[in-house]
Amino acid sequence: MSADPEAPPEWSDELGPNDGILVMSDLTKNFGGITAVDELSFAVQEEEILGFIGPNGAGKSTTFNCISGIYPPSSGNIWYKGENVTDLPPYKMVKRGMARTFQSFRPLEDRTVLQNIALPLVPDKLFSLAGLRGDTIRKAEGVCELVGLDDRMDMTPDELPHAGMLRLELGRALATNPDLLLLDEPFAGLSDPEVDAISDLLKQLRNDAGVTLVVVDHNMRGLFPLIDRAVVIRFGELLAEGTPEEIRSDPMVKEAYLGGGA
Ligand SMILES: Nc1ncnc2c1ncn2[C@@H]1O[C@H](COP(=O)(O)OP(=O)(O)OP(=O)(O)O)[C@@H](O)[C@H]1O
Repeated sequence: MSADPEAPPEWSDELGPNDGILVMSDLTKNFGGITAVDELSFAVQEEEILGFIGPNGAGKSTTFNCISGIYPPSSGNIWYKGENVTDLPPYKMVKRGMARTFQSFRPLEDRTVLQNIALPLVPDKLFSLAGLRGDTIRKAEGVCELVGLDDRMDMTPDELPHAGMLRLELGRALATNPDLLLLDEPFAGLSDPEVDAISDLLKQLRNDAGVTLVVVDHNMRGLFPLIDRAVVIRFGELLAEGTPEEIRSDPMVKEAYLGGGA
């Protein structure tokens, strides 16, 4: 039977490929019997700084792992710059201009700060650092300067304080020249002044270089002044989205996540 031509069109709130630079639609990730991400849909707009928040175990890192190609989603779609990237592996996401940082830093301990930052600039075939060329070194020095490590380029990672390690992690991600950066708990373990300094750096990345940022963090004091908007999840599902002011005053968020203390 054909559809009634008089019937009003069915309203759909489904997100599509061009609703943002990064779009998720009904993203689901199961681990055995655990549903870590549950039909999650949201979009990230170009050059926005989006906070992606939720209590421990809400599914934030798993979402990042699906977006960056580390885990294949169980179902749903991910679009980046209008292209369906749902099942692409991490190196292909990096080639398309997406980078991420991890909660636990993973630098090469026997290499200097400069060499660690230069690594992503070197073609795979030339993985040995013996042959770093002038141009590569100049680019790596530029990234060191950008992340505030230009006075520590010859140190090894173990000589850096925690905030310096975070800057190195950021530098390694930025060396791939991303248009979008996923940051997993950048403020963890930082003092308030260090949080402010990293926030200034992140704002500079967006304002001067046009990098889109998605930031997961539990430090609301640091996060709320940084972000334009937040997406809140709980049990892998979307709980709320809005400006920091809207999120602060959302009764569901207060009760479910912020414990009324936001
Ligand atoms: N590789 C895995 N295998 C099995 N279960 C996993 C795996 N990774 C995550 N989970 C489970 O999925 C759920 C979501 O975890 P996830 O780490 O994504 O949450 P999160 O919001 O990032 O938490 P946190 O704020 O503590 O980092 C949890 O129940 C977790 O135990």
